[in-house]
Amino acid sequence: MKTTKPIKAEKKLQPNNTEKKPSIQASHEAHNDQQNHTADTPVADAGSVSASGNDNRKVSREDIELVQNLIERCLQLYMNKDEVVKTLLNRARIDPGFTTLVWQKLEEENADFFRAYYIRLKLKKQIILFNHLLEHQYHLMKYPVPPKVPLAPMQNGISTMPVNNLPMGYPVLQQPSVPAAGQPHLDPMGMSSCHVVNGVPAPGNYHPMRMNSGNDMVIDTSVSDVAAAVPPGNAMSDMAVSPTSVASSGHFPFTASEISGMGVDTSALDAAFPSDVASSVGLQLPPDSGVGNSRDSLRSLAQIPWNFSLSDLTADLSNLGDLGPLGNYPGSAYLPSDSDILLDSPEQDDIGESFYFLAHRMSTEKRDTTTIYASAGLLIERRILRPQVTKMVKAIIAPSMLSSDFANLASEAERMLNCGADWLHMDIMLLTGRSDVQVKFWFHFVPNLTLGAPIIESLRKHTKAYLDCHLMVTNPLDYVEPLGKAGASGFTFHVEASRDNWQELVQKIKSKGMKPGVSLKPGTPIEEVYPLLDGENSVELVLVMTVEPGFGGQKFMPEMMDKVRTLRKKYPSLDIEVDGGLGPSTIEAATSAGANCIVAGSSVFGAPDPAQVITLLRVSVEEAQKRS
Ligand SMILES: O=C(CO)[C@H](O)[C@H](O)COP(=O)(O)O
Repeated sequence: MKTTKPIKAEKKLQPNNTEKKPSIQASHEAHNDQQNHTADTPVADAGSVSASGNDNRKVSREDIELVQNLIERCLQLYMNKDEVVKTLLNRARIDPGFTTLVWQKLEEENADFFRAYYIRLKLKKQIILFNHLLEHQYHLMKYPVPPKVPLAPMQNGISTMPVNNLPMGYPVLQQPSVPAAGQPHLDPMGMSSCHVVNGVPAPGNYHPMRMNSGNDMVIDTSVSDVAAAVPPGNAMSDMAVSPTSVASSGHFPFTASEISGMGVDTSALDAAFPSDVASSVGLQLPPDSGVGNSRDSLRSLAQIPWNFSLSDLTADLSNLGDLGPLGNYPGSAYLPSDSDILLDSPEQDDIGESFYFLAHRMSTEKRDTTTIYASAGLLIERRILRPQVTKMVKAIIAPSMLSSDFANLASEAERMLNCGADWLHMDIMLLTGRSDVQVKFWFHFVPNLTLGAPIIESLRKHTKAYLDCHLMVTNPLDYVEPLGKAGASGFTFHVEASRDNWQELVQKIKSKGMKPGVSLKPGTPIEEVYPLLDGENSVELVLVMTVEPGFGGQKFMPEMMDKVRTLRKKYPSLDIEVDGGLGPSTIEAATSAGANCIVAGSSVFGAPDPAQVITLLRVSVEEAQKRS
C-alpha cells in the first residue's frame, strides 16, 4: 500500500506517564487528528497510517501494547526472535530495535514461558531436520541410482510413470494415492510391499515415519507440504494441525514423551543441529538441554508442562511501572513508510498483510484495543488457515465409468487417466439377496444392474488408479470383503441402506484399507449423515447425489446444492463429492457450493475432447476454492 502523506499523530503521552489507560487517549487524539484533515491534506490510505508516523513521535504505551500483541501472534506461529523482528519490520514497519526491546522485556517478565517456548522451538527444528534426513534416507534406499529422466508430470499424486524412474530429490508426492486394499504395490524394482509412505510404496521393512513440527506449513516453506503428504487415515495426519490451532489448543503435536517413546536416537541430530535457537536469543537453557545433548534435552522436556499457552504470557507491559530502556526508547516505534530497508518475505505475505492491517487498526481506530486485536486476530487465523483447508480438499475429478464402453474397461480407464482424471468412479448396482428370511428375497436399491467385485478385480490388474466405488446396494456390508479383496480404493455406501449398521460398516471398510464414504439420495436430508461424520468412527467422504441414482445422463438437480453448502460450512476439510448431471454447464453451481470431488459420466465420455472437460471441471473447483 502506498502512503500519500503521513498523518501527524501528536502523541503527547510518554511511556513513563503513570496515567491509567493512556493508549486510549492517544488513540483518540490520533483519530481526531485524522478527522481534521481537509481536502488539501491528502489522507493516507487505510493501510499506511500507523506505519508512517515517524515524525519525532515518542513511543507510547499503546505502541508497546501493539508490538506486544504482534509478538504474541508471532509466538503462536512458533517464530523465533529474528523471525519476529523481521516480520514486524517487514509488515508493520516496526523498528527492529523497538521490537527487540519489547521482546526482551517480555522475556524478562515471562521467564518460564520463554524457557518452555525456546525448547519447543528447538524441538521444532529438530523435527524438521529429522524429517528431512528421513526423507533423504528413504530416497537413498529407494532410488540408489539416480536415473537421468525428466520429471514426470504429476496428476494429484498419480504419476504417469513408474515411481522408480523418479530422480533423486524428487519431492514427496503432494497427494498420496491411497493404496488399494489387498493390492500389493508391485514395485518394478522387485520390491513388493503393501506399506505405502507418502504415496509411494515403502520397501521391505523400512517404515519411514513423519513427525509434525506444528508449524512447518507456515514458516518453513521447505517442508510446507509435510502435512499434505501424510496419507489420509494415517494417525499422523490427525496431528497435522494448523499453527494457530496448535497454539490455541496449547498442545504441541509431538510431545517429548511421544518422541522418546518412539525410540528415536537423537544423537545423530546433535552434530547436525547446533543449539542456535536459544543462543541466538541469548537464553540460558538449563544444563540438561544444552548443546550436543538432545537426548537429555528430550528427556528433560518430559518434565516441562506441554500444555502452556499464550495465556501464560501474563505480563502486561503497558501497565508496568518500570519499562527500563523500553520506556526511554528514542524516537518512534515505527519506521517511515518509505523506508527502503523492508525485507522481502513473500512466503509470509498473508501473515504479513494481516499484521500490517492489525498494526494499522490498532493504532488509528478509536476502538477498544482488545476488540480490535481479537477481530484482527481472527483475520490472521483465517488467512493462515485458508490455504491449509484448500490443501486438504483437493480438486478430484472422477469420470464415471458407467458411461464408458464396458467391453473395453481397461483401455477406457487408461484413456481417462491420460486425460487427467484423478479417480475412476465405479457405480456398483447389484441385487442383494437376503438369506436370513424364510423365502429368499432379492432387494434392489436402484432399478439397474452394473458391475461388482469380479470386474473391479479385473480392472485392478490393469491400473493402479484410485477406484472410487459407489455402492448402490441394499446390504453394503456384504460387499466390503469382496471389494476389499478385489482392490477397491474407496467404498461409498448409502445412508438409506445402512441406518442400522453404519458403524460396523465403516469399521470394516477401514479395516480393509478402503476409504469410507457415505452417499445420500436427493430425498434424504443432509442431517442424516451428520452422525457418520461426527463420531469417532467417521466416514471420510460424503457423496451428494444430484440425480436419482441408477442411470447416467440425467438432469442435474441444483436444489441439492444447499446440502453441499451446509456440509462445506460444517466440515471445511471434508471430501464432498457430487454425482449426476455434472458438466461444463452445471459445474459452477456445484463448486461454488463447496464440492471438491466431481463425478462426471456423459459430459466427459461424450465430449470430443474429454481432457478439456476434465480440466474445465478441475479449474472450476480450484477457482471456487480461491474465491471462498
Ligand atoms: O451414479 C450415477 C448414476 O447413479 C452416475 O455416476 C452418474 O449419474 C454420472 O453420470 P452422468 O454424469 O452422466 O450424470
